[in-house]
Amino acid sequence: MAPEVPVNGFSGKGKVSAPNTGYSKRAYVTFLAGNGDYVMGVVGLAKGLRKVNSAYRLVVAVLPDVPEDHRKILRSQGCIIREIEPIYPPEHQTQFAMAYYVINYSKLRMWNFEEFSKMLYLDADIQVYDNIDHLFDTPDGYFYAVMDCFCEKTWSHSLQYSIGYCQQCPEKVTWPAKMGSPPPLYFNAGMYVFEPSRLTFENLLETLQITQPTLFAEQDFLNMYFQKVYKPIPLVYNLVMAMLWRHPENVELDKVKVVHYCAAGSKPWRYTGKEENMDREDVKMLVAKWWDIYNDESLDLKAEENTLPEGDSFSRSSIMAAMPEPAIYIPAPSAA
Ligand SMILES: O=c1ccn([C@@H]2O[C@H](COP(=O)(O)OP(=O)(O)O)[C@@H](O)[C@H]2O)c(=O)[nH]1
Ligand SMILES: OC[C@H]1O[C@H](O[C@@H]2[C@@H](O)[C@H](O)[C@@H](O)[C@H](O)[C@@H]2O)[C@H](O)[C@@H](O)[C@H]1O
Ligand SMILES: [Mn+2]
Repeated sequence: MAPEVPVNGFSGKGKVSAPNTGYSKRAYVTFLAGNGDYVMGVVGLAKGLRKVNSAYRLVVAVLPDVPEDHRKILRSQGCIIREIEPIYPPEHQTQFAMAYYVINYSKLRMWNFEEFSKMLYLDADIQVYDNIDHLFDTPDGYFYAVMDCFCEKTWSHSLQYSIGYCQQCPEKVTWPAKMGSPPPLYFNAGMYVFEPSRLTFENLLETLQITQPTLFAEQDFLNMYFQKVYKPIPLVYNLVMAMLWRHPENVELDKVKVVHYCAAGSKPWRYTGKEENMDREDVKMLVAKWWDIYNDESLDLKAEENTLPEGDSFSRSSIMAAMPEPAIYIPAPSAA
């Protein structure tokens, strides 16, 4: 069974808030870099949050290389665009688990978004299927995120992987006493609840300059930095997809509120079904579920509802014309 995660009174039955209109001191935030297809992930996320009637807006922290046509598409979906300067780790010899992880240190800029008192970060390869606004009511002063899993090949360079240890099943392979105490609980940095603060931002940057980069880049760094205030929250708030085959005993799929399409080959907009585990019925169902929201025109923000001062509304044709071609059409999963 998964280690007990203090639920901290999460009823998960947070009232469905009134449709989002104006500005609040609370917001969801995601990160977008490059001119590629992750913009589809952000459009899907914006529509997913609308579908669950979230009361809070979606801020998109964009690197300068995100093209204006992608920014316009996101504004037309009600997103608030905030351009950020990239942040790179100090000179290093590290080989990150994925080479592109080096851009993820730029996520630290979000601690500077002091117009917000509390933010919930979501990767662009995440979809929200139930209202999670109640997470903004968590007590301040802590860093909330879901525990990660160490069993995927992406972890093959790590000590945990080499001895077969995973925090999701600490009783299966116990941490060898000769290696000291087991590692502190470790979160997946695809989703977290945090409080922007310039003071914290400046200290994050100072600390980054004297910290040797490691395999999982800013995820390792954030785990080290927030270790003392990290509060694990239930897995339903960030289903790291590999949990389906690595720790099925810890997953109740019908209760999952947030799905993180982070397993190799699971990005819905690139899905081919060919990579390992991608032909599973539950994966096919989750990918089809993502596409249902992405393709649902009733979830597009109506121009008249777009309250953004700088937002330009666009006719659908120009919006769709600017979208990168989806990698592949997803047939509905065969009836289970
Ligand atoms: O070309 C890219 C790669 C990554 N990202 C952003 O960086 C996050 C982390 O990358 P990814 O989710 O692919 O990492 P994973 O969770 O799969 O390890 C993505 O969700 C996006 O928000 C992006 O905008 N463009
Ligand atoms: O830069 C490091 C990244 O680390 C995380 O991705 C990884 C990591 O979580 C592994 O632990 C999982 O095994 C793997 O599947 C997953 O892709 C975050 O989701 C991403 O936003 C980013 O921070
Ligand atoms: Mn991700």
